[in-house]
Amino acid sequence: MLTAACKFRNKSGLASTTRVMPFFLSTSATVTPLCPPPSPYPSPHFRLPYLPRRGLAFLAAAASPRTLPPTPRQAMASLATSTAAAAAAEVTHLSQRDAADIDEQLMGPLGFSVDQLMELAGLSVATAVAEVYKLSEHTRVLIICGPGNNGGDGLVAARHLYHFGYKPFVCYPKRTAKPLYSGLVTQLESLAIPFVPVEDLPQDLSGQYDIVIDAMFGFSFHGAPRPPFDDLIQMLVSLSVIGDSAKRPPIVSVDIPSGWHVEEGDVSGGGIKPDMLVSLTAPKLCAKKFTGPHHFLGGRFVPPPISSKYGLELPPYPGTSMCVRIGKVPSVDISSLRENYISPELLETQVMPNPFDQFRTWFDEAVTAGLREPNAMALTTVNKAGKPSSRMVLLKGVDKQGFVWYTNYGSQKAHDLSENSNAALLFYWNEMNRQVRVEGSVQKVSEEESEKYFHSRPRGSQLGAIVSKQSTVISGREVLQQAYKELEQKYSDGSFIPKPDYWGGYRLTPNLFEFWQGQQSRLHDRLQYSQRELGGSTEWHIQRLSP
Ligand SMILES: NC(=O)C1=CN([C@@H]2O[C@H](COP(=O)(O)OP(=O)(O)OC[C@H]3O[C@@H](n4cnc5c(N)ncnc54)[C@H](OP(=O)(O)O)[C@@H]3O)[C@@H](O)[C@H]2O)[C@@H](O)CC1
Ligand SMILES: Cc1cc2nc3c(=O)[nH]c(=O)nc-3n(C[C@H](O)[C@H](O)[C@H](O)COP(=O)(O)O)c2cc1C
Ligand SMILES: Cc1ncc(COP(=O)(O)O)c(C=O)c1O
Ligand SMILES: [K+]
Repeated sequence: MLTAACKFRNKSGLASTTRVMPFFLSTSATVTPLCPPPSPYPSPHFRLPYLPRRGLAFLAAAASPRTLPPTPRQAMASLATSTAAAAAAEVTHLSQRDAADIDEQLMGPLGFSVDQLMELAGLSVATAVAEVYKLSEHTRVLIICGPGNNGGDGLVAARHLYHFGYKPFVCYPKRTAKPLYSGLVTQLESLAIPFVPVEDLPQDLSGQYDIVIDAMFGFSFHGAPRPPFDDLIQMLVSLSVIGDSAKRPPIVSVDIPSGWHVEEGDVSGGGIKPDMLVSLTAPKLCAKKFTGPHHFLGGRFVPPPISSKYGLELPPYPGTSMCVRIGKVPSVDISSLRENYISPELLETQVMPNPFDQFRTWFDEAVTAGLREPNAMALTTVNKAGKPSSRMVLLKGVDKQGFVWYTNYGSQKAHDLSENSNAALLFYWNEMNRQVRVEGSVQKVSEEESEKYFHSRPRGSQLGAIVSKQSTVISGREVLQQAYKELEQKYSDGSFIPKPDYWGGYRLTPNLFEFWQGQQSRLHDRLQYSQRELGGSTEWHIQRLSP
């Protein structure tokens, strides 16, 4: 399997992505339903008192980013989750003294070495940079390294950025003789990463670099910057006064914007104004004054003794990520969100003559690619007045007879289908640049088929189906929880849970399929299968549609 995914970012900062598909060898405030469905429910079981807490705890646990597997998509999802969490909870900010103390604790009684922490810090910086500044638009990275550990973080970040595909340049004017630092320099030299003397840097950095990383000073900075760092800091200050951030390289500060007071921040107001700050271990007090769009936390190594001793409130890291966004989320220019799809061609000569076989092939590929819920599909129904409505359902079976899903026979979709059996299904497999449209007519599956499926579901879902009068208005979540709890007790002996007659399956029998494969410049492949009568029998006929 080839799963290259190369992300692109546009000027406004967030989106444009080229996706190379993985491929294989082959509302309104009141929620009164617009069409109240006829009620098929027996009335008795829904008048129960209040039970608020339990379900909420369960939800919080389920939402924990730690539980999410580390696919890129899930990492994105969990990033969003932890961003929200981080914004909601107050993150601890450290004083200069506590930061230095923690340093000592980690490298003393807690058994870490400086090399280890520096490696993790530098990796965090590199991953945070790569998350925000995509390779396609930001290739050349200047890393300005100071004499201490902050500079060491910069050297490590330079190495990781190189391996991520960036082109790093390092300015390291005050080298430290210690083996740790000379080793880091040797490693960079072995990658042919250029070391740029201060005097060779252009006065205006914007023409030569796409990102500038400030790894001059961290939490041990004090006083006023001494040469040559005073000039280097001024260079970054001049860069940040170029108002249009699209016309200059963004500045990323490691742990502290260099020259800022570690606790008070940019006291004079004339200091560096970084676009991004990557705080390490925990943000220092000065980070409260950071107003740039991207604040990340890195240094995923804080052990519980440190957290408890210093009362650290830190956000959870998503999935396997080395960094987590904290602070406010920048607002997105929605119009700039855009993907460029790169996929193998989808040709008439390659697809299967029967659309069910073609569907099965693509479906199996989506499963093999590890997509989350490839069986999730949008179902569109239309009522007798011609009003359409869509929602997601889960495909629970497909064969030449059709596409099956299960739901509540009293729901809005059921009501629509009782008036108009025509419906459409839509699958979108984002990571594969693929979409499948299926249209046809819908019938209920047999009671026997529904019974069989119902009893294959987890008992909790069986009870959930009984409890939910789907698509009707309820006064609060507690209504569901109380009803559920009662049923749980009723069936606590493990006895058979009868399927309610208001729950069962539908099968859509297709008369049209369309297989869509995203391509560059919006010149997508679209192959439509429609039915034709030929010599008394029905055959599938393939036509290419313009994208
Ligand atoms: N858990 C952790 O703690 C982790 C910490 N990590 C990283 O370590 C950073 C702290 O590193 P650090 O202690 O080496 O100090 P740092 O800020 O790099 O600079 C000290 C150097 O700067 C010099 N200097 C000072 N003021 C100056 C001035 N005005 N003008 C000129 N020079 C000045 C000073 O010289 P001195 O004044 O002592 O002569 C010394 O040489 C921290 O922010 C984080 O990035 C991560 O690697 C891993 C986890
Ligand atoms: C990924 C996903 C899968 C879903 N699967 C089902 C399903 O299989 N059956 C179902 O009744 N509702 C399912 N739902 C909930 C429906 O989207 C919808 O909220 C519900 O069926 C009520 O729709 P209606 O009021 O239009 O009938 C799913 C929702 C999501 C997001
Ligand atoms: C209301 C509802 N019913 C049924 C289903 C399908 O669930 P299952 O896979 O347990 O049949 C879902 C899935 O999300 C759902 O939300
Ligand atoms: K710094």
